Amino acid sequence: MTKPRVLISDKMDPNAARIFEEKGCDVDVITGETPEQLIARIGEYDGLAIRSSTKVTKAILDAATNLKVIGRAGIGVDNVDIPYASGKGVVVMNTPFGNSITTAEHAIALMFALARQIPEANAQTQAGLWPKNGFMGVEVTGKTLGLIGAGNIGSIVASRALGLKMKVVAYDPFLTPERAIEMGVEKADLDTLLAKADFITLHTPLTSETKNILSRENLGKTKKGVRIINCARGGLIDEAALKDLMDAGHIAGAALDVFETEPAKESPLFGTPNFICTPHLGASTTEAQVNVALQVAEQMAEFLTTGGVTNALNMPSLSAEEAPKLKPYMALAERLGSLVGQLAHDNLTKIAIEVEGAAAQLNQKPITGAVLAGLMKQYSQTVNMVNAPFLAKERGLDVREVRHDREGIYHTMVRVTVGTAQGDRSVAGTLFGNGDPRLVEIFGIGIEADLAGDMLYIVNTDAPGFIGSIGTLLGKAGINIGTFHLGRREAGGEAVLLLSVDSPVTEAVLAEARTVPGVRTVRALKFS
Ligand SMILES: NC(=O)C1=CN([C@@H]2O[C@H](COP(=O)(O)OP(=O)(O)OC[C@H]3O[C@@H](n4cnc5c(N)ncnc54)[C@H](O)[C@@H]3O)[C@@H](O)[C@H]2O)C=CC1
Ligand SMILES: O=C(O)CCC(=O)C(=O)O
Repeated sequence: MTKPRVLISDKMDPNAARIFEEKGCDVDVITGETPEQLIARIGEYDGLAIRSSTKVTKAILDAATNLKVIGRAGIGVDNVDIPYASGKGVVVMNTPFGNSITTAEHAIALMFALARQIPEANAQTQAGLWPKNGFMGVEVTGKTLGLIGAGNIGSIVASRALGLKMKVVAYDPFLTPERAIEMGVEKADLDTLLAKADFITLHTPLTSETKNILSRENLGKTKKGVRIINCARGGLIDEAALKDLMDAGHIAGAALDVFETEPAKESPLFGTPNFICTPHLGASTTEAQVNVALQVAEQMAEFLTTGGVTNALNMPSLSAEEAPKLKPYMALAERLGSLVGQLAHDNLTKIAIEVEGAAAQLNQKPITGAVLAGLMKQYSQTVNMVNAPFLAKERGLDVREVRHDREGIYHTMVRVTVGTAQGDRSVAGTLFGNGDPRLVEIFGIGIEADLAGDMLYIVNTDAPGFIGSIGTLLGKAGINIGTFHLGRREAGGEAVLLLSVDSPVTEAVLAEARTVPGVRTVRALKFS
């Protein structure tokens, strides 16, 4: 049997190559190539091991005719086009915990560097200036740290900050009150955090919801003299606004490990007093790099040589026997979870996953895992079926599995009900004979729809002419409708419109749709 071939295309601890070889793979380490060079080479490989420099684009995936697995030695996978990789049947794995402590420590290091202006004091001292009176720092003891994102890294930062006798205020829509108490932090909304924090540190993935979370407007809501740290992803902060507010003296300091454009070889922020930065070094310690290199190589080699799947972001972990039966259910479950996650995600306290008919004869755990992964994908890049139940538990989400013996109107059905501040909200779906997943009910309204790609969700008051108005509005915006699904509680009552569209619905179109008479709710949805 020919050995699987793996390419390591980013600088990685040598342990990775050693493990690949020990586990029966041929490995090449070729770093620093241009995209064109990688495109020319990638067709030879079964596996691609990367960190953050290699951008796995559609063009690279198109050229990767043998590729079976991409392994990210690290957490963030925003440099991989996961939907496209999934479409090509390429498994994408990461190492969700290997560099968390190291990155949290970098955030704390930057916080101290800001509080005591260490980089500038060091530079001036070594320049022979002995600037004893030029620097007046601040203590962190007793200060409030605003934590945006309280996942793996955020919670480690919180524990370190509490050890430094700081108060920690956390904003994370997925943080339950119970988990906040367990972490010893105060759960707050974003505005409260912005108003209270002396230091703000970001630990979210970059998603459509977190992009620009520290926008010009939000930066303007911060306390005068705030110091800001970003060791998560560029794009979370409006860099131009940060510069303006630092120049205006409102923001006392900022430390960025990550930039909107990387490598950041120039930036208006460079040279700004009390601005410090590092070149995406959050994960750069010997310990973290050994951890992630060993883990990624173990996982990828196992997949390539035995088919075992660990920490995949786009594929469930399954035994060979269960896989074919459960596969269509996973797709259905993931989409139902994603739907409730997109429509009813704030302050979720509980979730129930019910199966009936043919679904009740199967192992329910993978179905539950897929629902939770779909739900939490709105908040975390690293969630997958394997770690979703664990993360849900850690965050205090009460997960209930119910198996009904009764026969319902569908031969098989999965129902997902979440507890929200507005009460319980439930969606349900079935499988067609060919295994295609279908939504059959949304928040108590019967509807039949395929959940795929870009969609538009509208709740309205049922009235003649409404559908025409929405069709015209989308047509004017050049958005082509793929499929059209309708449901209503009763004639003239609450109705739901679910459209699949050939291009994403822009904010401007959503805003215009909200002005159409009879509209109650409008949301753009996205499914993988
Ligand atoms: N600078 C570096 O070298 C490194 C950066 N990172 C980055 O750090 C980030 C966090 O990583 P982890 O803690 O492991 O991820 P995680 O998935 O454990 O935690 C992310 C947290 O963000 C929260 N979140 C999602 N949307 C939010 C929103 N709109 N507002 C507030 N919170 C929101 C989630 O609920 C979750 O608790 C990722 O972007 C990762 O790529 C990770 C390692 C190294
Ligand atoms: O590999 C690196 O140095 C970057 C790590 C990172 O950003 C991540 O794991 O998300």
